[in-house]
Amino acid sequence: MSTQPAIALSGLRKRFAQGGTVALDDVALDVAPGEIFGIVGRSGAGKSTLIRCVNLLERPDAGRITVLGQDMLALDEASLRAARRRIGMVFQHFNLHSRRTVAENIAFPLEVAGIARAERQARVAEILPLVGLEAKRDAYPAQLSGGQKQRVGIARALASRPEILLCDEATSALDPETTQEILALIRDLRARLDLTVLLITHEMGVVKAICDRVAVMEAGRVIEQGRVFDVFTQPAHPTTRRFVAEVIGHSVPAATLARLPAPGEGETRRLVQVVFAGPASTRAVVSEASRDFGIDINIVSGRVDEIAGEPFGVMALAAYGPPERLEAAFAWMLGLGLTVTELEG
Ligand SMILES: Nc1ncnc2c1ncn2[C@@H]1O[C@H](COP(=O)(O)OP(=O)(O)OP(=O)(O)O)[C@@H](O)[C@H]1O
Repeated sequence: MSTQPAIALSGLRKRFAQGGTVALDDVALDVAPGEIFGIVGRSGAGKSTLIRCVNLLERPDAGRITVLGQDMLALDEASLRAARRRIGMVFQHFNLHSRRTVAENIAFPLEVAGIARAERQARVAEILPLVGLEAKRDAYPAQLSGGQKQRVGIARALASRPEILLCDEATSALDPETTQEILALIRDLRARLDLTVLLITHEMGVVKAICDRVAVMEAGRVIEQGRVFDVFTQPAHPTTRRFVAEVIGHSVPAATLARLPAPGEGETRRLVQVVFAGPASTRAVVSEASRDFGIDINIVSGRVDEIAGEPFGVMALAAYGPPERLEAAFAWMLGLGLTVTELEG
């Protein structure tokens, strides 16, 4: 793998209108060749603006954008058109021409680029099987399911044989099952075509399913970034913790909480989520803590999950004992590299 990033962004700033919202506030990130990099954030965080800066659909007020070694902001019109052919883009609402067939939709960007008919047909024939749409070649968008429409959107993005694929909420209009199919397709295409993928999403589930690394955005800034496994098992920022909780979280149901024993005389009860990952994941943490700190631990719930084949455990624990012993036990767990998050109070 080359050490030069496929996409390198630095110091990106964008404000819409004088005195208006700051959509990007000093954003920097690098995407390595061949990786699937996710940008996650709530609505208005700046994700769309950021991804649209990569192919200059949006121009930043300041910063640097280097794509496949080219300084995008220094290109003249013709070079920019050529650079954009190396960057495919997939949209949330597919953006298909309703009066064009599947094959014609896929060929459309090639037509715009002035590529001859025979070559266009050859490319369409090459791409259709990659996205599993040979049988739908002559169908119109209205005859397709949402998942099939997005397959056309992906095929169209691949028509110019790009090295980079930008996905702008590509699965947000799809049901959960179709979302998984499309994500699997993107992962498969990345491997087959040696693509680098940058995607934006508001769903941490999408990140968990296919991304290698992730950046979390809030109010125009990247507040945290790293390997997906690390961000899921050791989220540092409160916003990231909330995102992660949507996927692996343990909000303990009120009825379960109500059934938990009340703390005894001189004791308190602390309800925490512990994420086990890395070297400490095989230690008998619950029994060690209970024995060495003289506290009682009630396992409220627990499960093992994995990201890209790396396992981790998530447990909700109700711990009972004198406050200072509980504090010491949690500090010991943190010291082992476990992530301990308070679930109530
Ligand atoms: N063309 C525009 N004109 C004015 N303001 C804009 C424009 N595009 C985006 N904004 C503003 O910039 C901020 C970031 O928007 P952006 O669309 O990048 O966020 P997002 O994270 O992609 O959210 P969403 O998922 O809702 O699109 C928001 O406050 C938005 O209102």
